[in-house]
Amino acid sequence: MKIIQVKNYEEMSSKAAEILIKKVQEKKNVNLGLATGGTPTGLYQTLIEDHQENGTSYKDVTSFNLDEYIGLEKEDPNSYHYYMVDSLFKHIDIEHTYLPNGLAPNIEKECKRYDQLIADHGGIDLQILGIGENGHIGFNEPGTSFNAPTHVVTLEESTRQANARYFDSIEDVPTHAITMGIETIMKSKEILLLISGEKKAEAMNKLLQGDITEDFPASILKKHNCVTIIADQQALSGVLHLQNISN
Ligand SMILES: O=P(O)(O)OC[C@H]1O[C@](O)(CO)[C@@H](O)[C@@H]1O
Repeated sequence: MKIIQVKNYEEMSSKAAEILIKKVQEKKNVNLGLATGGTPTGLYQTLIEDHQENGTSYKDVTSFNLDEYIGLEKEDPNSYHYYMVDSLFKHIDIEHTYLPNGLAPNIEKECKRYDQLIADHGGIDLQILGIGENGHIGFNEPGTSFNAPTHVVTLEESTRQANARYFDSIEDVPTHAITMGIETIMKSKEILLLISGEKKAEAMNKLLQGDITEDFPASILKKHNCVTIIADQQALSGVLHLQNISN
């Protein structure tokens, strides 16, 4: 894994935007994997500014999001559909965007459909990831099989607590979600993992120094041959001797 150390959240966001924009410019019809949560909002804001100032076009881009809550309407301000439209899609010229449908009548079928859709498009070229404090990627909670395709998850209490900040109350946070599986994520040709803030320092430490184990889902990324981590000083505050463990 290649690690790019940056000063803070702003630097992380602009470095990530630089990499993503280069990808969009280099490859026509590029397939991007996108994430939600607090981590990528600065990246999306930077993409919007670049689109307005430099005209980077997303007309030929197709995007696939990692996950979606089960039971929320697309128009619900807490759905990941809404988040993506509001934080990015409506501000740029992207036309082909996909997220799992958390209201599909047959959720199992929806999971299979989503993986097939990604495969039919030739797979994801660049997947953006954040990381949960417990090491989750997408909504793959600790204990998820590394071989899991897109599937339904029961959200951990700690994940619901962490995401409760977006809802009126913890009771409103859905208990289930659809997430791209670890297998789906690992099929991406390239992965860009963004890690910022002191709250993520322990996860960062475990990722770099710990074993590869299903108890810490992000640890599987060490087996991928093209992962770049952009981490800020606070996230790296618990990591010693970085140069010895960064490859
Ligand atoms: O970026 P945040 O808000 O810290 O969340 C971390 C991770 O948790 C999720 O929001 C899911 O809980 C992921 O989508 C995200 O990558």
